[in-house]
Amino acid sequence: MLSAHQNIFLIGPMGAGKTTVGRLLAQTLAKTFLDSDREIETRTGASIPLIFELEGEAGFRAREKAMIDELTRRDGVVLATGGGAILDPDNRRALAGRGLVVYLETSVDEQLRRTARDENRPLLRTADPRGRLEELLRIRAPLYREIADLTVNTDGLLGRRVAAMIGTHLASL
Ligand SMILES: Nc1ncnc2c1ncn2[C@@H]1O[C@H](COP(=O)(O)OP(=O)(O)OP(=O)(O)O)[C@@H](O)[C@H]1O
Ligand SMILES: O=C(O)C1=C[C@@H](O)[C@@H](O)[C@H](O)C1
Ligand SMILES: [Mg+2]
Repeated sequence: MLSAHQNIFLIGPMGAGKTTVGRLLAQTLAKTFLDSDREIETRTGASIPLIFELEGEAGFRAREKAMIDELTRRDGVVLATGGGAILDPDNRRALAGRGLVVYLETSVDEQLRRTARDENRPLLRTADPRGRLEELLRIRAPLYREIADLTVNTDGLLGRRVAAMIGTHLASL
């Protein structure tokens, strides 16, 4: 049985549905929903693309690291992380040690479909988004797998269905 204090951390690539599924799952479990990307934007008053422009990816990663450390210390939350949060070993330790980690696995085809109309992801502002997503996944998939307690393939599934599948799994613990 899942305790009220248990944290759920969603990891996975851009377009995996961490934000979408996280919000639904938090409702189902009556937990607080947090999103590290959104929290960074709210506190800085700047969009992620603007942060990348002004401070580079390194600047964004430093902000993300401080945010992951802070948010994973909370209690009873569903936290949607940024797609690259798992790159940092301290972030991986914080996520693995302070909650149950759910990896939303998604094919590059599906990621492309889901992110096509969205300009908010600086790493996809390239002539070859497919190549970029493939390269990111090659580097990151082992890191997602390394800390995942549960992996859900989201291809062809509505966010609602993914949230329900995770809820069912958690109820069986
Ligand atoms: N299971 C799903 N089926 C269909 N569309 C989805 C699904 N999950 C998310 N989407 C859509 O895909 C887009 C991206 O989803 P979302 O923002 O939740 O991804 P994310 O994992 O949080 O990405 P990021 O790492 O960039 O924050 C949204 O427009 C959302 O409505
Ligand atoms: O995959 C990534 O590295 C990113 C994913 C988004 O969630 C944001 O954190 C940002 O656009 C970088
Ligand atoms: Mg998100």
